[in-house]
Amino acid sequence: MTDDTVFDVQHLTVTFGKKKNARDAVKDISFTLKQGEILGLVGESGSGKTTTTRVLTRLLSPTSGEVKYKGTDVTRFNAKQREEFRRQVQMVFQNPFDSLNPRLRVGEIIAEGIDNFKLANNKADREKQVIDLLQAVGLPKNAIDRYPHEFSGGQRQRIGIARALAVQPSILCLDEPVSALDVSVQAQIINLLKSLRVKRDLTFLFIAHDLSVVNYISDRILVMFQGRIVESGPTRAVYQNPLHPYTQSLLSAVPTTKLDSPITYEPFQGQPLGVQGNFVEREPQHWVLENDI
Ligand SMILES: Nc1ncnc2c1ncn2[C@@H]1O[C@H](COP(=O)(O)OP(=O)(O)OP(=O)(O)O)[C@@H](O)[C@H]1O
Repeated sequence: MTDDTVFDVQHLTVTFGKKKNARDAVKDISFTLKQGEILGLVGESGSGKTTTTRVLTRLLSPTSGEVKYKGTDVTRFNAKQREEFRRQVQMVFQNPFDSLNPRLRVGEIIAEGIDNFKLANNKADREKQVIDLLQAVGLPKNAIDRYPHEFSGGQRQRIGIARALAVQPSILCLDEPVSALDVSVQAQIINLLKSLRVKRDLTFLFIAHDLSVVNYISDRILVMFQGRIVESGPTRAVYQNPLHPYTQSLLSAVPTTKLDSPITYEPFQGQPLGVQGNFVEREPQHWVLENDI
């Protein structure tokens, strides 16, 4: 592990259910997330993306394997490390309609984290921080006194992003952050995230079932299928030369238009043909089916 590794995941397995009903949602996956990178985690529904993220964010314990954050096992944090981790690693959720408290004004929603971590010196500083955050995500100052239902889906996702940024995190785990949005709005949010990453020196774990979104934003891609990582590598390599049949089938559902113009696509449905067997490492960054070598 090098110094710029923030997450180091080794042989992570997560099993739900007991005995006869036991089912591995995540099976023996290993990967790292480096400081400053955008790592795209892609796969169809049920492939284990959210479960992986829940372990990384300490919402779920591993059944076996290990997740280290900056060198320390996340299940062995002391109280101070837990608190600091809670601030540094923030989630942005898929559904901006469900994830914002409808009874709170936007200013209060954003300020919750500032209050929890005592990040404001006084009331005026707290308000200034909220206004700066609204501006950073492209919302007007007067949004502070309004309620979530007064905003569109894209604007609500901007509020969700501002709320995550309020605690000055270093890592955002974005779980399908644009999947619930109209395609015309997706590009705006992706572009906002890309610029925030640079301006605020952030690291992203970006989850999506859609390879076109991941292709547009990620430096590196992990492809998950049935709980395993079946392929990984730099975005361009995976996108231009997918080695695994599952990745190829995901790519066949990807639009050819760029995200800065309106996109339409047919999502991948069903099981890709020929995807079974053991997965083995072929190159440092690529896993393919054993019988494909
Ligand atoms: N708490 C749970 N109890 C039992 N099974 C679960 C639980 N959470 C997830 N699973 C199962 O684990 C598998 C992986 O689910 P997970 O949500 O991680 O996949 P995903 O790739 O994120 O899919 P989605 O995009 O639909 O969220 C699925 O079969 C799911 O039904």
